[in-house]
Amino acid sequence: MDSALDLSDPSSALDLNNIRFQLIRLEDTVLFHLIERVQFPLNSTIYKKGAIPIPHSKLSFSDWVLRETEVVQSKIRRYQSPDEYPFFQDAISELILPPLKYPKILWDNDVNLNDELRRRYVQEILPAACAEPSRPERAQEAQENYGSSATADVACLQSLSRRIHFGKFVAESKFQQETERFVKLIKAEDRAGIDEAITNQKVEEQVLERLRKKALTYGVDPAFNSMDGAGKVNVQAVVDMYKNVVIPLTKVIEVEYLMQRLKGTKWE
Ligand SMILES: O=C(O)C(=O)C[C@]1(C(=O)O)C=C[C@@H](O)C=C1
Repeated sequence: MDSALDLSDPSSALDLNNIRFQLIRLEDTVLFHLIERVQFPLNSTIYKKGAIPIPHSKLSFSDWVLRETEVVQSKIRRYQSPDEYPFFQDAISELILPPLKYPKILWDNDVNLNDELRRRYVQEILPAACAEPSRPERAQEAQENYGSSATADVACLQSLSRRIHFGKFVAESKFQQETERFVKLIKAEDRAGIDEAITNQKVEEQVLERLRKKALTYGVDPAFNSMDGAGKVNVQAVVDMYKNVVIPLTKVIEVEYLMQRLKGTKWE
């Protein structure tokens, strides 16, 4: 899959400025996918196991669409890329293209927070983003939009997953910048200390502020020059999604990646 971050060049891939630039670009991707999703009602039926019968599967309709997408995409090398992580490990199928060789940038690790991301997307992010008191029609189920909703979910979840797992590159970059400090914290299994060391409050505030502006701007069609009325997306829900889920999960990924960083090194 394409990536603006050059994953074939370790020094560029671990430059914190480049990584943050990529995180900023991903905000646009996440936001546009969410705008696509919220044109449809919440359609909570598609997240309930067994609510829509699927031959040979016990998954909810939305999960089934995601898993089938991963079956196809795994065959065309999506999960070979070090910034892509599957939601369904058992969907990974044999490649039909020759394997790609990425240089080793990240330390070996098994950190994958997609289960938690998917749960929170369904339970927190979507209900808040779809709630629009000024548009009561969005509260109604629309079974004719089940397929479109689940397809949009795949795009939302994959972009969110990519965003949070970028935390591994951030963590590796920070580890290389301050190796001694991190080795001490990791050896002491001081997760709170690691969390503090990777936190940059000012950057987090900038992320939320920028996101609010983007949600306000991208949610209004430039053909209409008024900001009156409801935009295409619930601005506060977008900011809350980053504040409560995206940034915290990125940080958990950074911490858990670092907890595995000394395996097989001289510091172990
Ligand atoms: O930019 C960083 O340094 C990150 O670690 C990423 C991030 C984020 O998720 O946006 C997370 C933790 C930091 O406190 C600031 C920002």
